[in-house]
Amino acid sequence: MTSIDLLDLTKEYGAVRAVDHLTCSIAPGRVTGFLGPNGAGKSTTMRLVLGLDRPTSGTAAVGACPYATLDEPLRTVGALLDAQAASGSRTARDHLRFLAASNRIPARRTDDVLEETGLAAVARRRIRTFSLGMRQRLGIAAALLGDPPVLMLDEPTNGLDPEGIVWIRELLRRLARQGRTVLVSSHLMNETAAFADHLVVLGRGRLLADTSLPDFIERHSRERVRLRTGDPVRLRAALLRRGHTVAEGGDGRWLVEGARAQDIGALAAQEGIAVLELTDEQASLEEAYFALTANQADFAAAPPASPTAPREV
Ligand SMILES: Nc1ncnc2c1ncn2[C@@H]1O[C@H](COP(=O)(O)OP(=O)(O)OP(=O)(O)O)[C@@H](O)[C@H]1O
Repeated sequence: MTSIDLLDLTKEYGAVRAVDHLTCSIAPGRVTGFLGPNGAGKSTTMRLVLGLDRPTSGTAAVGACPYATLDEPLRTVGALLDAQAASGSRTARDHLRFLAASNRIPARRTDDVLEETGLAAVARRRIRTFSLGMRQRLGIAAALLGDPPVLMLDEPTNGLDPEGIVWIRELLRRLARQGRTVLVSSHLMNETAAFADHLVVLGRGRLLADTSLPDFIERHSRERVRLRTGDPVRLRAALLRRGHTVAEGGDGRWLVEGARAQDIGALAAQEGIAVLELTDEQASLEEAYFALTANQADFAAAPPASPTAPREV
């Protein structure tokens, strides 16, 4: 089993500390979502793991070895950093064959990964004719070429159509089930919630969270109850009397912040008020992420007003 181990990893570019004393382990057998605002240090961390940049201090290792000491690196780590990097004048097949030959990977793997990534039909087309989504698939094909135990993918869903997004979600989960270490950066929270088991979150180069997805959501969100009642006037008055904050949740439903369904249910029963619907509402990964990273973005615009944001009543 091969993990990625970062120990006190630091990278400075002049006055900018892109990665700041980062210590964590990316474990095998699960998909780890790598999150953080723009400029948080995700790509730099991946580059340091791949030996494309040298750390200012600390270490990055794959299976206890620095990347630079790996004999056949593509057989240990498959990475997608920049899908635009492949040479446009080659065909997809030639590009992969060249990579295979230079890493002593059997040529037949080329056809396997072309098939796996849905590119078999366009394998003889020049890469410069490829759309962004096709280039992403080709980058993923290259990452899979050496059948590596570790995969690191920077924004792999970039440019993929809805079918491609479902495909990559299933691919990532399958790779993790096979016992591989899968690290995936993304800015798409719904997507990350759909494929990640675990999260590592950076803010200004520092580790903000290293925890399972359900744990992360629970830890960084408040309890909230969604309800619908046949007697809104009396229930609202009863809730306000007990100090609850009540907000409209749309569709005639209300949200009660900082409360649990069992307590609100008991209160309604005491007051003899009919409740038509009552649920503990799970926060989304996006809400939990914004709660954690609110002050961590160097380049943040004002957060957009959510169409579903509750309005106090
Ligand atoms: N080669 C470089 N020279 C100078 N500064 C750099 C270099 N590479 C990255 N940085 C700086 O390091 C910081 C971290 O950048 P990085 O690209 O790692 O962040 P990121 O989390 O991947 O961001 P994004 O989500 O926007 O891709 C940023 O402030 C960036 O400007």
